[in-house]
Amino acid sequence: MNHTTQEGINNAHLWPLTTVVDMHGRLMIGGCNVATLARQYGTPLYLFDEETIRSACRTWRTALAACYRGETAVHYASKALLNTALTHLIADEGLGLDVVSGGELYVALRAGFPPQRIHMHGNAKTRAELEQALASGIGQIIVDNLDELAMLANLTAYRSPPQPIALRIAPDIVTNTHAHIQTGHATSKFGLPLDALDAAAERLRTAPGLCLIGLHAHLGSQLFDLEPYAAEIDTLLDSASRLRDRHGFIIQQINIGGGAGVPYTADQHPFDVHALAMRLGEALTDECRRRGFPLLHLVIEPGRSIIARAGVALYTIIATKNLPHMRFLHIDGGMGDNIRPALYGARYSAVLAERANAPIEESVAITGRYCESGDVLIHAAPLPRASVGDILAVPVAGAYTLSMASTYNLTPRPAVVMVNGGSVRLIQRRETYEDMIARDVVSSQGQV
Ligand SMILES: Cc1ncc(COP(=O)(O)O)c(C=O)c1O
Ligand SMILES: N[C@@H](CCCC[NH3+])C(=O)O
Repeated sequence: MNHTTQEGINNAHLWPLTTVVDMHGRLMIGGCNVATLARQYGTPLYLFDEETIRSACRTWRTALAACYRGETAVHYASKALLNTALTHLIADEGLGLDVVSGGELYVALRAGFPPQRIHMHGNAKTRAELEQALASGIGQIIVDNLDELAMLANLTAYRSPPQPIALRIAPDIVTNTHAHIQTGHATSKFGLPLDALDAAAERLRTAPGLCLIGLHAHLGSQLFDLEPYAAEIDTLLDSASRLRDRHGFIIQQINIGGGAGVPYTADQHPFDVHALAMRLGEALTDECRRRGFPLLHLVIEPGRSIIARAGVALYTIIATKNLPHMRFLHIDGGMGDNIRPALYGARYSAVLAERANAPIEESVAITGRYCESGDVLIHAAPLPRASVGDILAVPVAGAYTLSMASTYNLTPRPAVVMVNGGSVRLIQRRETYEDMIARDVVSSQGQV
């Protein structure tokens, strides 16, 4: 295609890297006509652009390696989204994986992800999940609290070689984000309070099956400010010094969690991954020198910033409702596939997939199909005049949408496709009604 037959999309920073609009106004991603895919696979459909995912992985890896002279690793936080195809892609890009449940671990292992590159999180890991993690040869278990530490010490009493672990601390740092996704404050449910570190060290002294190699903290999600990360490194290094000086433990690795924000709407700016890497590299180098450590291994766990921009949600406009000063466009998805607006007041934007750059004619409410008045995907979306049957495309839909999806109202979850270089592949089929009753048990008494 030459330059006279396509143009860039408005607000390109919200869309996958390969997004263009063809001479007929049609949205094209990964060389594919988005509306055609929506009609072919049905809607709601989640479309992912492979190039955008790979590029985000590479940006993180190269930025970190360029800005810090010690060892670095990027672990994708799979709670943002995980499926088999994505696991393969993350493995191929050389990232590690952060899992937070037996389910995420299962999917990763079934997809062949190297267990050594997996870290397991969670504030309420069950005994079964810990046993699953230990049996799989997972690289690291990130211990969240003293009860988990005690259980793990018991489970590994005769283990050789010992299981590598890290301790997650609550660093007592407040961040500027939605209260539901703040995690670094002193009263967070996550992580050891700083004054519990000594008790953890005491417990570890009699845990021969465990080997403490790292310290972890995670401040929260959708963060844009870099300074809290520098404060976090200071607190982590302070804790590492305390473990060394009081208890003789030598920490080798500092894991600063995830949290890098992404823009969801035109008024928000892209996060500068390189600037964060520079700030982290500088802070960690200084703190290691100041406290007499060699350059410790630096790990970071981005989730949203790897996958959010690569994903676009596609819906069909099913019906409209017109009031004197208000117009609703009812779509065939909503809070079942994207709970974020209802849960966090998250804001999104949308375009019509076949009139992508057309002039704006009205402001409409994009309303979901679920039986909740709060099921409003976008309260005021500026759009060209839209009608029943039009395909609506919502960008920045890759993170914490499908991974938090439900079958509320017994509505099947969407299909997922991956596009790349003009071709498309189905990576997760649409859920069926049969899938939804697959777990139902009918006793002989109950049979009709
Ligand atoms: C421990 C941990 N690491 C990483 C992440 C990923 O965060 P984000 O998707 O904001 O990068 C989370 C989620 O907030 C988390 O809880
Ligand atoms: N689910 C949240 C992010 C939570 C991150 C996990 N600790 C969101 O959609 O923004």
